[in-house]
Amino acid sequence: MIETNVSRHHETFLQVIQSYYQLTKPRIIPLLLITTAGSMWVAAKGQVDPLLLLVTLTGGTLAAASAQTINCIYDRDIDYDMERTRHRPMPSGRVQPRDALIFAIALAVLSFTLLTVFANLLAACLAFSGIVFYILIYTHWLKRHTTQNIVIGGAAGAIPALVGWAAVTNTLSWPAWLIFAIVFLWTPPHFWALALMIRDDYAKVGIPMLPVIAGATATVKQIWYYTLITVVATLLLFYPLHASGIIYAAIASGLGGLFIRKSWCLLQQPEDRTVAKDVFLYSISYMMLLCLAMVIDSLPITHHLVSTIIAQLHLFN
Ligand code: HEM
Ligand SMILES: CC(C)=CCC/C(C)=C/CC/C(C)=C/COP(=O)(O)OP(=O)(O)O
Repeated sequence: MIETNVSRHHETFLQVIQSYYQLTKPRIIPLLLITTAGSMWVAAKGQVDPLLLLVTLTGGTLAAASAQTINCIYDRDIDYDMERTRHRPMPSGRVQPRDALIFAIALAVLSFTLLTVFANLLAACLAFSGIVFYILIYTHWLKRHTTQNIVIGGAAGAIPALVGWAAVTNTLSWPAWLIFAIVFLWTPPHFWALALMIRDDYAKVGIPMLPVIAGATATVKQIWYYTLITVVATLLLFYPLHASGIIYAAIASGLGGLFIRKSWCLLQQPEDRTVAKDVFLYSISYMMLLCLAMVIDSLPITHHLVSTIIAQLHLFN
C-alpha cells in the first residue's frame, strides 16, 4: 500500500490520463461503434446526418467507457489474479476505486446528456440501459455464477446497435432487433473461442466460463451451433426484411461461409488453441466487415449501380 502511494507521487499527468484511458478497455470500443454505425446507415437508408453520427458515436463511446470502468472496479479482485488482466490500472493500484467511480459516473452523465440533447431520449435511455445491464446482469449476477454468463450478458454488447437505430428513427423496428440479434448470437463464438485459449486463467479464479466447466468438446459444439444461427440471422436482413440489398447479402454470405468453415475446423480440433485463436481473430474481422457491408449496401451510389446493372441485364435478355 505504502509502495503504491509512493509510486503515485511519481506519476506524471500523462500517466494518470493513460491509466484512466486503460480503465475504459478502449480496444473493444471501436467494434461497438462499428455496429452502431452499421445500424445507423441501414436505418437512414444510406444518408446519415454527419452531426448525428458524431454525437451518437461519442455518446456510445462515453457509455461503453463508463460501463467498462465500473466493470474494472467490480472485478478488481479477479483481475489481480489473472495474468491477462493483472496490469490493469485498478489491480495494479494506479487508480483508486472511489476515483474510478466518480470518473464512470461523469462519463455516464455526459453520455446521457449528449444523447438526450443532440439525438433523442430513446437513444440515451438505451445507452444507459446498456451500462446497467452490463454491470448488474453480466458483471454482478452472471459472470461468476453460470456458464451461460456471456450468452445472456452478451445482450449488453448488442445494445449499441439499438442505440444507433434509435438515434436515427427515434423508434425500434424489426431490422433494429435483427441487428441486435446478430451481435447477440455472434458473441458466444467470439468469446468462447477466446475462452478456450485462456481457460486456465478463468479456472484459476473460479469463473465458470463454459470451457472450464463443460470442456473443450462441448464448447466447440456450442460455437458451431451459434455460428450457424448467426450466419442465418445475417441473411434475414436481406430476406424477408428487405432492410439491406443484394450487395449486403453477397458479402454476408461470403463472410458467413468463411466463419462456418473456421468454426467447422474448430469442431474437428477442440483442443487446438491455434484454431481457437483463428476463430477468435476472425470473429472480430467478421463483425467489422459485416457492418461495413451494411453501410456500403445502403449508400445511394450502390443502389444506383445495382439498378444500372439490372437494367443492362434486361437489355441483353
Ligand atoms: C459478454 C460479451 C463479451 C465478452 C465476455 C467478451 C470478452 C472479450 C475478452 C475477454 C477479450 C480479450 C480482451 C483482452 O485481451 O483484454 C475480448 C476482445 C475483444 N472483444 Fe469481446 N467480449 C464480448 C463481447 C464483445 C462485443 C459485443 C464486441 C463488439 C461488438 C467485442 C469486441 C471485442 C474486440 C474488438 C476485441 C479485441 C480487442 C483487442 O484488440 O485486444 N466483444 N472480448
Ligand atoms: C450501450 C452500452 C454502454 C453497452 C455496453 C457494452 C459493453 C461495455 C460491452 C462489453 C462487452 C465485453 C467486452 C465484455 C467483456 O467483459 P469481461 O468483464 O468478461 O472482460 P474481461 O475479462 O476482459 O474483464
